[in-house]
Amino acid sequence: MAVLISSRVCFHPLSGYPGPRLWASSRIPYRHAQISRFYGPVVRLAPNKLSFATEEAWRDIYMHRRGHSEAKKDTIWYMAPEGMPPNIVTTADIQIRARMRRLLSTSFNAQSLLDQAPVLEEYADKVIDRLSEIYRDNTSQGKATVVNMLDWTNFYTMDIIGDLAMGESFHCLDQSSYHPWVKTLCMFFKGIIIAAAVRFFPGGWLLLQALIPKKLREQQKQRTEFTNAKIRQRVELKTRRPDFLSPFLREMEVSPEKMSLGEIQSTFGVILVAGSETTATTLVGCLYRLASNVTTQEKLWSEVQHFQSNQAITVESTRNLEYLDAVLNESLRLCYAIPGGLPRIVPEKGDTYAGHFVPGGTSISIRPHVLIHSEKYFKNAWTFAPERWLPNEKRPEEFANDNLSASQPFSVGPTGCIGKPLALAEMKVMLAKLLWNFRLSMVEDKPFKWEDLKMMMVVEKGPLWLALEKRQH
Ligand code: HEM
Repeated sequence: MAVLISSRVCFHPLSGYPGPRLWASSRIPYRHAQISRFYGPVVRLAPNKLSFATEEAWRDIYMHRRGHSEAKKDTIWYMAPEGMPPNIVTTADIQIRARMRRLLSTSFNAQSLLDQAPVLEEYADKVIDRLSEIYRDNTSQGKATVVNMLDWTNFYTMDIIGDLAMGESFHCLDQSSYHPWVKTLCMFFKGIIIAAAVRFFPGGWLLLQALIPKKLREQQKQRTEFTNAKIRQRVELKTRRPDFLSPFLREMEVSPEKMSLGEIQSTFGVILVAGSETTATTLVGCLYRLASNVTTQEKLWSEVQHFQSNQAITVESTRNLEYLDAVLNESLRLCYAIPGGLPRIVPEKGDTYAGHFVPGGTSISIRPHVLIHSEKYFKNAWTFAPERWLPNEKRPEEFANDNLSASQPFSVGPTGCIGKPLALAEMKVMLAKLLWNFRLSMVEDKPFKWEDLKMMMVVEKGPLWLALEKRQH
């Protein structure tokens, strides 16, 4: 054991990189919020793992670079659900990913977004209708309206993704309650993290099988079975409006050797999560910031108050609202939806990243949490300041030197988020309608602090109780 530890610390090809010795020698789980203050922007987090907190690392690690091979996804972390083939997110095979992205890309082009706009508006209106009903009921009883906005953002994003991806919503908004599939989402991520972590230890997988509570395994299995059954149902329904699945089903019909039902089920299992959890996190983060910053909220209100009616607030009419864009960008920066880093494996011969040579086989990633809180890139980095995102001529002097491209919540390059335009449209229309209809404030005896939330791969969100007050027009 002593030999193994000293060889990892002193003689390993990464031994020249700074980082805590304990981490360099072992796989002991760690928290890394403060480490860059001591070790600088490139830190050795584990025997075979480096983490970067520099803006140029986004390009070097995740984008195409002429004359360089791609650093592929680290398959320890990117794992398809048990018994399922790889999917668009988990595959490390560039050809498979390209094929899946091609099929998905038709659902995210400008024309598709135009077609999807009425769906987004319909669900945003449903949120407003439900909240207005609660407001009316409560005020008629002389009570204040306090609602858990975590629920409403989850309902909104889940219903939309169900509808757009597979032609049927989860009906969370109709029933004002969670669908069982949505309830187990948090367990799903915990399962991925535990499963990845134990793979670093010999015999870990067997141990995991023995240790995971039966109930959790049952829930994971039921999730997969539910998604698979939904897709089988959808395959049988031939005539319906196009959804994300349509191009995949056509491909399966025309070239079954290129696309199997298993691949489709695995891919859509992950799309339902990728397309909802992240958007809900950002919305919760944004609502929390708005409710805690009265001045920002009132500035945003003055931008949306010119709309003549709730119906006039559409995907198109909210596309170019400068201050709304700034609020959203700042929320995306401070409330990162995937804070855990996106690990990649350095190609066999090694390569240079942000000016540092890294040997082949090393797992590398960006540490967004450190990057977005770095004063090198953002003045008063911990402060919620949408003004830093305004166009140059309107940006306050103090933020003139901010390097905004250090914040890449959708990642970049060939594995970057394909759903970004949809996510932005979905969030903007919902936020504008909400602000047009209600004034939001925090509730004293139901505190919420973003910094207190647990963050592993994703953010484990707690209830966000806000007081709503109807705005007068
Ligand atoms: C605020 C909302 C969102 C954020 C912050 C976000 C962020 C990200 C990030 C960081 C990645 C890269 C993951 C990685 O490299 O492992 C990603 C990938 C992906 N996202 Fe999003 N996302 C959002 C919304 C959406 C939506 C609405 C969809 C719609 C279906 C979507 C679909 C996907 C897919 C399919 C991928 C995998 C792309 C690939 O690996 O080729 N995302 N997203």
